[in-house]
Amino acid sequence: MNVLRQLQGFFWEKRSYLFLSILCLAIATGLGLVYPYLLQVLIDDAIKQQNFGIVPQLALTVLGVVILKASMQFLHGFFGGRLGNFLAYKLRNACYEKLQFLSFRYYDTARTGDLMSRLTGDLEAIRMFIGFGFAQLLNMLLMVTFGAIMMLTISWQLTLVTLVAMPFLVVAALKFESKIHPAFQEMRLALSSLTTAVQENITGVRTVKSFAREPHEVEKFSGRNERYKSNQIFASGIWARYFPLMELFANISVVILLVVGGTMVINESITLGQLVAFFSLIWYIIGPLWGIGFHINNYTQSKASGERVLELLNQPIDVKDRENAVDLVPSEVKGHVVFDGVTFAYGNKMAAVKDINIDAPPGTVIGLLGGTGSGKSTIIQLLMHAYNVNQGTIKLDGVNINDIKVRSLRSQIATVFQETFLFSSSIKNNIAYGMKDVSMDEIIRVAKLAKAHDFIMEMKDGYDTIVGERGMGLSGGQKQRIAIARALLKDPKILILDDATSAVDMETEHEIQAGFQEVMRGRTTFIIAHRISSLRHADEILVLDEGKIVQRGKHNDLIAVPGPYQDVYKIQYADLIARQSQEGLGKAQGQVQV
Ligand SMILES: Nc1ncnc2c1ncn2[C@@H]1O[C@H](COP(=O)(O)OP(=O)(O)OP(=O)(O)O)[C@@H](O)[C@H]1O
Repeated sequence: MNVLRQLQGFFWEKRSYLFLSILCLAIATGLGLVYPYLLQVLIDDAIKQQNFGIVPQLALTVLGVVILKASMQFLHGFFGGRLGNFLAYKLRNACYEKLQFLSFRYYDTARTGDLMSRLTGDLEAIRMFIGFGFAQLLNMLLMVTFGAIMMLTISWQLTLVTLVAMPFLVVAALKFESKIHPAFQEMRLALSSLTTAVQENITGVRTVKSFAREPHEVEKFSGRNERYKSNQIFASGIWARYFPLMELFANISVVILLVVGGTMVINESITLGQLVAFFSLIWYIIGPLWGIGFHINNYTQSKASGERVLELLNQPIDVKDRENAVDLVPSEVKGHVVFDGVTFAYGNKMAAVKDINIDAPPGTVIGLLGGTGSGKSTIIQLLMHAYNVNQGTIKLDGVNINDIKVRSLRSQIATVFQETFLFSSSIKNNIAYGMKDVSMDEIIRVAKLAKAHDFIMEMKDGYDTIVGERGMGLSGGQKQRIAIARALLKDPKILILDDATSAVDMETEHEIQAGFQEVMRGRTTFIIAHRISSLRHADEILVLDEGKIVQRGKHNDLIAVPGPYQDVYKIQYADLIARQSQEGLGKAQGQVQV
């Protein structure tokens, strides 16, 4: 019920729909009980008494009841539907909004498929339960109670006798539900693994084909398909066993009723009309009892769905604005970045970066070099305040970034990631992502700077070309150039190039960097690169190893001293060094210019 109470906040403003939906259903149920009574009147007062004059009146009453009942059922559906959809709409928006603000830490462990199913399947289950299931559960109780009361008013002896088989029916219905529920869950899991196989296969089609794994993929799918099929057969087996059983118990009640009730009619302790009314009432009760397991199950499933959705909504956000956090005034931001003794670990893993000290005055270029997992990206993530540091401080223009509003801080930073994400929209919109009122001239200017203009113009629709999901249809280098244009358009005070030119060829890298020289002017730039050629102009290069800065300095100084930088340099420039020494240029290795 706690779940319901928490969900209440999302539909309470439309609670009138809930009450009206329940009320209409209760009236429809109540009207249903009028039929048996009318039957009784027809038999006892009209047919037996040969009083056919009341038949038209009875027929009109039946017609009126039918119309009223249908209207009530329509209104129940109408209000329930409105309520459910309103709730689902609010929850969907709330979940999506939450997903936008959840911190990186959450996404480190979250699974896309799981989040998608919370926003779709779970939300649908909640919508159905709050919209209809809840009213129907209440209605079931009402039907059984009203029906039993009416039966008792006709004959308590007959009620007791015919209800003998009911507990068996209830037990069978509950048992059926307890069997079919896990079978359905198994089926859902099997279906989800089936769809995952399809999804992964389509997404990873290049990998599958390049490894010639098509037969393996077919086999994998067929195995999962087999599992789904067996689950379905198993579920239909349960269905086939329990439904006849439940019908048997229901019919036993009817048989008892006919024997005992028939005798009572012969003995004249009840009238024939009462027996017929009783007969239809029995079915009135059997229906809901039959579905008792379904309703209980529906409730537990929706409760579980509610818990999953609420768990997402109640997720704490570890990086959020402090109470007194300030907004940066863009025109006043200079871009002076200082890391002072920063140490950080992801969760309870070993520290990813240790005691990092950086002083990057406005407009300087800081290069980060280091092997895989040495902590380069972590430094950048911390600068963006994606995580809270464990020790030390990061300052922008002398203000601790923890005291700056996250959005305001990030609005001053533009990042070009190693992997570019493009939205399925036009190239123009992708470049202008996150920016308002950008002119076409501006977009073209930055595209030219990023050396993207020419290939964009070669496309059929130029800047209006729609790039597919994840930028399909563009090469890695082209995607990256669009990302560079996007970053340039933001006109940030801090520019981060996270291996930004890794996907372009040497020549293009050179061209882009020439463009960068201009755009980096006046901006504090952090460049993560594996190629020394990308870093040689940096004001300071930091060489990282296992989260620590092991060397720092300018390119020319670093190549002059033995150390990791010189090692990388020798590997990357082996050809040039060999050529130069062959040509007898006589320069010492450490002084070779690149
Ligand atoms: N989201 C994360 N959750 C947990 N651990 C992480 C996460 N991201 C990075 N790490 C760990 O932190 C350490 C530093 O990783 P980081 O990504 O900063 O390295 P990097 O130098 O950028 O590597 P690369 O050049 O391969 O991108 C590694 O040991 C890595 O396993």
